[in-house]
Amino acid sequence: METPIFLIGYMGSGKTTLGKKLARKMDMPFIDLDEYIVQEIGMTIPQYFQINGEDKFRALERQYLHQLAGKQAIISTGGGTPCFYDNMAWINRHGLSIYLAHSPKGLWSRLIKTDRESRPILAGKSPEELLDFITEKLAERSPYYSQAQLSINQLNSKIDDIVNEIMSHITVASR
Ligand SMILES: Nc1ncnc2c1ncn2[C@@H]1O[C@H](COP(=O)(O)OP(=O)(O)O)[C@@H](O)[C@H]1O
Ligand SMILES: O=C(O)C1=C[C@@H](OP(=O)(O)O)[C@@H](O)[C@H](O)C1
Ligand SMILES: [Mg+2]
Repeated sequence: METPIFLIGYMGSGKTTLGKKLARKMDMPFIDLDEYIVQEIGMTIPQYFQINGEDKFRALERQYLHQLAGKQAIISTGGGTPCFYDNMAWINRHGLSIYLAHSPKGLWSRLIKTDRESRPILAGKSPEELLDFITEKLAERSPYYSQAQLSINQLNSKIDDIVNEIMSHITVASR
């Protein structure tokens, strides 16, 4: 692929996990937008949210997204990246966008097992609050995610199966 491949989707949809595996299998560089921002600003995402708030984070996220133009890499975005500014249109102009779709319950069952403090938007919620929050926010964000050029419905697939499915689509798209 001559352009970046952007993985998009809600928190817990597997962008970081699948992105790393996909990049390894496709022998392409891997960039995680969140990790890139953390390296550049020298603090964690929760620290940045606490000091500067979400609006400033979104401006920063857009700025670093734009630095990825022209990179021939697998790029895992943050869950909110496509949903602010004109980021989704920008992503579609600059690369192939792939939406990792999953149900609210499926996302919840993954996120409940992770360290939620590392995702400031989810921090401090009870399990019940978390499911309601994911359901509501996913509905709000879906109009952005659904603009992706390719959607992968995950159902209960294993990580390796999803990676193979994405690869089969990418091969077709690049022909
Ligand atoms: N297909 C999958 N099946 C089971 N667990 C998964 C799958 N994809 C991701 N996970 C797990 O879900 C959690 C969130 O994954 P992550 O890649 O960080 O998501 P994102 O970057 O989209 O927020 C991690 O604990 C990861 O191991
Ligand atoms: O959905 C969001 O608004 C966010 C998702 C996070 O990335 P992941 O989707 O990789 O967790 C990270 O960018 C930040 O905590 C905000
Ligand atoms: Mg991630």
